[in-house]
Amino acid sequence: MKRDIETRADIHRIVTEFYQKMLADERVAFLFTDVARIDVPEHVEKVTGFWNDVLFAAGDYHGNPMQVHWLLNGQSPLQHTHFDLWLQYFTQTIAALFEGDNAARMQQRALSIATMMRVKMLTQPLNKQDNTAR
Ligand code: HEM
Repeated sequence: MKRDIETRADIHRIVTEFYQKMLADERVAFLFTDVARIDVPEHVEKVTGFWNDVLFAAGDYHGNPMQVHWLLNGQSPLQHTHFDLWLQYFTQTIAALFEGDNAARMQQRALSIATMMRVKMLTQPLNKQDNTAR
């Protein structure tokens, strides 16, 4: 039986394997390598800190993910496929490695943040139109 997510090291393992999948898929990898030009180990640390904060209130992340993704979206518009792949790989990675309340919480938070982000990014032109119409 699988165990639950308990430590930062567990999260680090999930994030590492998740990025291996994302970076191996050219439909989404270019956003990291060509558009944002991330340093992979540094990025994995940052995202691990984010989830350590979400799951364990660790005070391990001080940033603004929504703003970071707005900037990214401005450079290269995010599409449904990108969100679908993100969720698919994230969900699969957690489920393959862990099981329990924290694993379930991580799945739920990933879905809710990704959904919120998707709605914001993909309805932006519509909102702009609405604003100019008023
Ligand atoms: C379409 C889906 C997504 C794509 C393509 C994507 C891509 C990226 C990229 C390229 C960066 C690096 C940006 C930079 O450093 O300039 C980034 C940062 C980050 N992403 Fe995402 N992302 C997606 C969804 C999400 C979701 C749903 C979450 C959280 C649940 C998330 C969490 C983060 C975090 C925490 C960072 C680091 C932010 C910081 O620098 O403080 N991402 N993402």
